[in-house]
Amino acid sequence: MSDKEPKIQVIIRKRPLNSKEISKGETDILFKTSSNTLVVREQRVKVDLTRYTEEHSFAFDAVYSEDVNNQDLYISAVQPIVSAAFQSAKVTCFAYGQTGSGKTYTMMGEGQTPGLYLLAARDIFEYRNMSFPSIKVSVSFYEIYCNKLLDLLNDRNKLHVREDAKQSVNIVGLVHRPVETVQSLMSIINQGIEKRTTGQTGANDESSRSHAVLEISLKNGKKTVGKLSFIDLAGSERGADVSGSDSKTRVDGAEINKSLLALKECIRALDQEKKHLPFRGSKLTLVLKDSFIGCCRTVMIGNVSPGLFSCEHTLNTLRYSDRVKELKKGGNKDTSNPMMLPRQHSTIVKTQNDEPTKAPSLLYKNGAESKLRSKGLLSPHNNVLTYSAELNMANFTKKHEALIQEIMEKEDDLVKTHKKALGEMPNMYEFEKNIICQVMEPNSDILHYISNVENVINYKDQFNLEMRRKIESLKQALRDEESFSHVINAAKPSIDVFDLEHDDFFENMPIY
Ligand SMILES: Nc1ncnc2c1ncn2[C@@H]1O[C@H](COP(=O)(O)OP(=O)(O)OP(=O)(O)O)[C@@H](O)[C@H]1O
Repeated sequence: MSDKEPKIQVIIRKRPLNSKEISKGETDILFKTSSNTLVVREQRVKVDLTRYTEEHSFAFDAVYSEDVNNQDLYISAVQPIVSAAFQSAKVTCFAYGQTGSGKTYTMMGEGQTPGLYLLAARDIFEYRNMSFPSIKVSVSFYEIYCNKLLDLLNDRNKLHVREDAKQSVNIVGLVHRPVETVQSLMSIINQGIEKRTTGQTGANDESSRSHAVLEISLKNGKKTVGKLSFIDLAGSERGADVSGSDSKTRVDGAEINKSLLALKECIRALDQEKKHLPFRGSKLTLVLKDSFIGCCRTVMIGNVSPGLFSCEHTLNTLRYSDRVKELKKGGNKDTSNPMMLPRQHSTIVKTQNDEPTKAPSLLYKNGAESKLRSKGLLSPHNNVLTYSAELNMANFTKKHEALIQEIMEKEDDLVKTHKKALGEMPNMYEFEKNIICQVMEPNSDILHYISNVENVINYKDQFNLEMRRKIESLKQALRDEESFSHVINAAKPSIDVFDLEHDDFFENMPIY
């Protein structure tokens, strides 16, 4: 394995239009223009209702169109790095993208179509049997759901992450199953997949809200000689979902957003060979720390849906992947939230009859432009939100993220306290039973009994008080989060076509 080989490869995979999309009359808006470029034709409408097409062109290491099957994608993008795992590399393959864009299809396959798990498994055992017979293969499979680690090979048992004195990250209690054949590996993976958390979204009923991490370790004796990780990430649009009606969905969404941001930062840092990796930014990157240091090979697959209705999410996936990739060319202004402040790549604007026209930087409805301008929130030179408005929004989003972190910590703490009390209950029960038995004895000491009962009551009062305080504090944090999310929801459609239905948005927004 040469040092000249790129550590990171960012590739894009477009899936075909499905029958549901075809029956709805959806058109394909993605065009592969060369082996590594993809053009998105976004349909837009101006204030005067003229329709025009905006073309966004992106370049990656490779672009795979809808006619490329899993096998071909595997051979060209993943197989080269699978062999590196036998030369001590940490090999990682991510599938990123919107719900329903083909992440699971790529990783797991479907029906008779094998996915990357199976294709890699075949090669792993072939290499092992041919050239490295002493190497033992083992597998672990877990998911990160709502910031919790759950073991998919052990009934979704909750796992804990610890960093030891040598700063190695360990997942305490994670089951590692030794495997000897491709079939046994696949049967274990299938068991894990059945346990995986799925949820409901508008886009795909089976959509996943969790990151699934499959790790295949290669060991010689006790020494790990190589590791392959396949990560089927949660639907990326869930990270931008701050509009869910319940706070659990929002907290969940914010956590996904945080982990995807941290992942992008870690891959960038890895690519730039930075000494400090921001892997503590999320649980996902923390558990993958090992995969970001030393000898690593990473493939990021950005999965995209071709349909018109998926345009916004497709652009977000391409922009995210582009940020990971573009930094390889050196230097980039980062924005704090890839979901909310998208950066244009290369744009050509065409009218419907393909006549080039001037691109409006932003479109505003119902006199919103003058309202914004009068508030000093719109640049006097063009229709771009002023720096202070963007900065305020970015600060606000940061506060929201901190609040969500606080909610998760409070939730954990409350459950921990409750569990501790439950653990003490059997002793308490025995104690109370004893003092009742004693007081029923002839000539019992009633004062002694009273004192014991008082101790029990005091203990329970203290516990109830502590629980009540924790519950109140968590409820307050949830209420605060609700208010934050209202303000963010009001701002959500604002970055592109600014509909100032919520024109009191910036007025209500706290200044930090
Ligand atoms: N390359 C492809 N060729 C043919 N069909 C595909 C392809 N990619 C995806 N599909 C189909 O699209 C649908 C959605 O794909 P998939 O379940 O893999 O999406 P996903 O991104 O994993 O979504 P989720 O986040 O919900 O897990 C599936 O029915 C799958 O069969």
